[in-house]
Amino acid sequence: MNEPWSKEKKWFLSEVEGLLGMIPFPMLVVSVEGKVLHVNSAAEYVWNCPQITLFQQSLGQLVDSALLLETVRKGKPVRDLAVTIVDQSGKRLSYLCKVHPLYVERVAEGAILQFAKPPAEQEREQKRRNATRYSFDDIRGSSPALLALKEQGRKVAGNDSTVLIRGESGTGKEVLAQAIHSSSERAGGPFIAINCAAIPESLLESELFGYEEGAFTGAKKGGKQGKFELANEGTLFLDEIGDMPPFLQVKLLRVLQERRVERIGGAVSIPVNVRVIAATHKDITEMMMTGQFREDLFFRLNVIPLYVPPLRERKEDLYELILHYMKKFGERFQKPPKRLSTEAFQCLQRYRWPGNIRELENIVEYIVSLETGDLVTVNSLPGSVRERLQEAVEQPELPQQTEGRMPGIDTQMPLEKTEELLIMHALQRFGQTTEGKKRAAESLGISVATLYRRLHKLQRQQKFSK
Ligand SMILES: Nc1ncnc2c1ncn2[C@@H]1O[C@H](COP(=O)(O)OP(=O)(O)OP(=O)(O)O)[C@@H](O)[C@H]1O
Repeated sequence: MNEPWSKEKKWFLSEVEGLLGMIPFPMLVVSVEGKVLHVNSAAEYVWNCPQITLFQQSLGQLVDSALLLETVRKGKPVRDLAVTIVDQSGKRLSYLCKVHPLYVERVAEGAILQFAKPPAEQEREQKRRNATRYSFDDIRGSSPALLALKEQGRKVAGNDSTVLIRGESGTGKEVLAQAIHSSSERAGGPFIAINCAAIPESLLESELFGYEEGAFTGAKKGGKQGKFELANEGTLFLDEIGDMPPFLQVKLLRVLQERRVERIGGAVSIPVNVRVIAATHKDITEMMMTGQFREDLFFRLNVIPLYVPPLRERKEDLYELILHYMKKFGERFQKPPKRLSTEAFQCLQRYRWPGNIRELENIVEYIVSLETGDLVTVNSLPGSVRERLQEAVEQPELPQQTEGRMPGIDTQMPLEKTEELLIMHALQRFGQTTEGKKRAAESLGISVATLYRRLHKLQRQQKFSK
């Protein structure tokens, strides 16, 4: 029968576990047979599974290295043994292992194993995480609008003011933010981006401001740095700022004013030297007027406003961008260069590009990967583009219809009446569902919030029923 554990042994064990937990490197304690006896929490992240699962596995299952097993069995101390870690999903990762043998009465009984990433890998990962990929030279296009924007961007890069970039999705707002960072005095520092719309509200706070150990259930041992701290001496890019929930807007404003952050559950405020560049595709002025975005925060962010126009308003850039992406994907897929037929180019020029440059990039990738000939014709274009062109021919865009040709509108009519008719026409065309109203607002060139305000006004005047 097993002896009950003495108090000393229990104390000793909890001390070992405590010490292991404080070490940021992944650690395993194994027996000479390769049985896993202890695991620290850093190991969970590397093997991508909970400690309890790691206990049930043998060293041979976790690390693909016969030499490591042999070293443990012989009780040999080793530094920097190159091994391959196999994580829960079967992914193989290169690590260096330090083996510290454990002897009891001169007999090797097991070993402590400490794993670390090879230095070059660590450096590469750090660079990958923080590096910018774009400079102003990578921003393609020579339309007057884009050239003016690049000129403004270059000037802005020279000072340290907060920038607010507006523009539709896929127009290149992040590319511009990266270019500003790369040309600024902070270029040697990190560029940290966070998309406020992509992270659940509950996590966004800790992602931005970090947390201290024990701040909430599930908080990592040792706490975590937030993006503000990570961007210290560099630039923090707050993408989709219009999606930031109101309670975080208050907190963000405070950090921007005081230039200090307080981690969740923390008692000290940490000074941060960060330039903030924010971006949004939403009509943030409208959001401010309708109370969805704090006015004080808006003015704090909007020190230097920049606007990236949609691709349909700078079609002069189209040809250069197509050539750029044809070259890029041609090289990637190792395909010979292709030519673009005049008709295909005219089609692409007529297209409205709702997804902007991101969509253009995807379409060129599609063409280059699927077209086997060396000439890109209209038939090489994706069905979605051809269908939308067809739609555009059948249902010309509203602005073209408004020039005296739309039923019920004459050019002598008062502005208010014209507006009312345009709104009703758009709603008849797109329907009164939420999606219909969204498309109606888009076709009228106004935001959804403006459309709703106009509708409320018409309802008050009883000119329009819900
Ligand atoms: N002028 C440009 N020249 C070359 N590539 C560009 C240019 N502008 C944008 N791109 C490319 O288009 C894609 C979308 O750009 P980016 O992510 O900067 O857009 P965004 O406006 O920030 O989009 P979102 O609002 O959806 O975050 C990227 O792959 C980027 O490389």
